[in-house]
Amino acid sequence: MKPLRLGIAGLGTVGGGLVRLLAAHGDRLALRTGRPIEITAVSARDPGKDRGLGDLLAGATFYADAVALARDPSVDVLVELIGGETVAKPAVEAALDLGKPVVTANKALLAHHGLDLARRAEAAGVSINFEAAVAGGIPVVKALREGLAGNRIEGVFGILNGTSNYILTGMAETGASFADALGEAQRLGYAEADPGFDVDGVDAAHKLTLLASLAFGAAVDFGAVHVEGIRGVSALDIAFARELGFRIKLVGIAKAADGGLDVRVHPVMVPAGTALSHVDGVFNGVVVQGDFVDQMVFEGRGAGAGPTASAVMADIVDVALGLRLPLYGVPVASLGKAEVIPVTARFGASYLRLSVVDRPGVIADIAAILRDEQVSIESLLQRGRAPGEAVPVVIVTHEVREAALAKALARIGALESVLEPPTMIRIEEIRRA
Ligand SMILES: NC(=O)C1=CN([C@@H]2O[C@H](COP(=O)(O)OP(=O)(O)OC[C@H]3O[C@@H](n4cnc5c(N)ncnc54)[C@H](O)[C@@H]3O)[C@@H](O)[C@H]2O)C=CC1
Ligand SMILES: N[C@@H](CC=O)C(=O)O
Ligand code: NA
Repeated sequence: MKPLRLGIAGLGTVGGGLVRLLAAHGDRLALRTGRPIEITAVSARDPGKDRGLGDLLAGATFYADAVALARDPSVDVLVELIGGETVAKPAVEAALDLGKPVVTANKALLAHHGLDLARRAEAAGVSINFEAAVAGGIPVVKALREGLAGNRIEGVFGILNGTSNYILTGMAETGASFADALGEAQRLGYAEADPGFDVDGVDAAHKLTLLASLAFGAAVDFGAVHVEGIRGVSALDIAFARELGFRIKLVGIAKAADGGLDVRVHPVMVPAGTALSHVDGVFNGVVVQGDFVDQMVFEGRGAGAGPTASAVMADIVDVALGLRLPLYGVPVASLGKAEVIPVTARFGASYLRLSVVDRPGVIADIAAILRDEQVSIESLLQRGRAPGEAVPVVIVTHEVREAALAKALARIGALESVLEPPTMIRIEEIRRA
């Protein structure tokens, strides 16, 4: 049987992992697909670099230009593992325009250009597979595109960034500093080339955009997604969260709401003991709520060479088997409309932490503002005593419209007795609809 000939663009963490995986399991995979899978060409920035791959790429043609790699007639499928847009986009387009399927781990590219690339793929009659782009090794794209196809999806909730989860877990469990935990995540190959994408929530939002588009059969506009990262989460908040029975996680939420879609990424106080609260370290967790299947929970490593290569290979196997599915599960012409509602429309409880001067009357001023803006308090916690100095005050609100809370926080932040901008972390119970 004719081999499936891969052209791999990018030989970093994921590309290197893929080469090793194929070397380890090539024979098994050939039995599964009925045809050998071979690497015929590769593209990387530095041809001479020692990647610890021995002679695994000895027979492959080297290209300095990924577009030329995509166009090589001895390449049947482009495996794009470079990242970003500058080189990856023209290479993917070149492959699609020549009728070659593409496998990619590049969520940034798809979150911004997925619709256009889906159109090109459809026109060429080939697929773009992207299992590795969302939640690393967890087969969640496959779950939404195939396994859960019988359902109307009501919501998707996920810890979608391994690096930020690794940092938050390090801060909570070992008292690691943000900078040290990030450095370690980079060393382990979890972080993006620009780690700001990880810690500022952008990478999770890229992934959520793809998941939401798949789940709801509608192309979600990345620019409309509300995104906050974890830079503002302090060790103090993590300690208070634990005291109050929560864990702080960076969560992506996509659910049907008020005639639109509620799609947002931000730190969340997750009640301890619920689905995502125990997903720690580099692990990702995704909860999907379907109307017939009810709630499904997926958990696994969200980043790193091995898990990501595992997902890339699953896509390659699908190509070898001739499976051809539309990028978003349905053809572009059948995609629905997806109005993303603003986060100010959220109705929910929140955790607030204020740094206030320890003197009589301060709490009364804060309570008066909350009363004026109709924000009801569930509990209030003040620790320590430091007359005339700063003390933290923690407030848990009842469910409230976010626009009202934002107004209250702006007024509270302006009080002379409030020494820092208030911290607000949303509380979300990821429970059955
Ligand atoms: N590292 C991880 O755990 C995961 C990464 N991804 C995605 O996989 C992709 C690759 O990520 P990593 O392997 O981590 O990055 P990396 O930085 O380790 O590897 C990227 C490779 O592409 C090469 N490259 C850069 N410019 C190039 C060019 N013009 N032509 C050919 N090669 C070029 C670089 O030299 C580097 O070896 C990205 O889209 C990333 O978002 C997805 C899931 C997990
Ligand atoms: N940088 C990403 C890699 C996987 O997508 C992460 O940390 O999750
Ligand atoms: Na995946």
